Amino acid sequence: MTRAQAAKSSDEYRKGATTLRGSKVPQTTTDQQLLDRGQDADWVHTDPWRVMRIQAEFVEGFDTLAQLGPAVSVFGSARLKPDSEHYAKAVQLARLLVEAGYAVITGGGPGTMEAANRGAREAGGTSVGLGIELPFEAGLNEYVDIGVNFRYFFVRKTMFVKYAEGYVVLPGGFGTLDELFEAVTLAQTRKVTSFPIVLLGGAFWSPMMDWVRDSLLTAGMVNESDVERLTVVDDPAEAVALIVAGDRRIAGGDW
Ligand SMILES: C/C(=C\CNc1ncnc2c1ncn2[C@@H]1O[C@H](COP(=O)(O)O)[C@@H](O)[C@H]1O)CO
Repeated sequence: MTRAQAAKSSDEYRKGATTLRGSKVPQTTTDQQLLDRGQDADWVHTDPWRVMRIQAEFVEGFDTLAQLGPAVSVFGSARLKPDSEHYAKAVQLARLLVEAGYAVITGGGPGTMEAANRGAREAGGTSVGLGIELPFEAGLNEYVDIGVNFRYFFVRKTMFVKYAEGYVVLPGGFGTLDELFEAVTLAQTRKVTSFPIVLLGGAFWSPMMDWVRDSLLTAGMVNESDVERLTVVDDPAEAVALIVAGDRRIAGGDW
């Protein structure tokens, strides 16, 4: 078909601010393309599409948590059983946090997360679980009242920091250490306004703090002020008092 024939046979087509005529008139509309079933679905595994999913996760997280109010993120081992002393402390800690006016945010999983969500629920507070998609995932624990499930660890971690007034970290493994040291690094590099980070469980955390002082501080790899960001306590009430005091200091511009 010649250009002249095309111009004759096709109507003018407007695509936003653009006018197309003749052979430039598309044979399908954008809506038609959207509604057509694609030939293959490989594109769902491409990075540009992943970026959309990542964006969607941020939107879900921000939408769900924006009106949460004051909250504290609680971390600790996913493997603790209800008969563990740390489980009991996490329940008690969450109860006290609720009584002090905080919502409790956890990773939404088993162990310490379940304990903290349980304490928050039992105290009549807001119990939040930010779950993560894992191959061996058990789903959100039964004590979560507001739950969001994430595919991407880094999106989920943003929520823990953004919506918390402080962190309380109970004994745990690699996951817990990762969450702890990410928070300290964010504070150290001033990527986040400094907030209280309390380590609950002296017998577990003191040897790590000794190593931090004896190795990292002695070698000049961290400063005294970096080490001072971490406070070790044994009593959940003390942990809550430190969070409240830190909150007041931040509110007063003294941090
Ligand atoms: C391994 C087990 C369960 C895995 N389920 C988890 N669900 C949610 N969040 C988790 C899970 N495992 C780790 N996390 C995150 O890391 C921290 C605990 O890790 P640790 O290595 O056990 O210390 C925790 O704060 C979560 O945010 C048990 O069946």
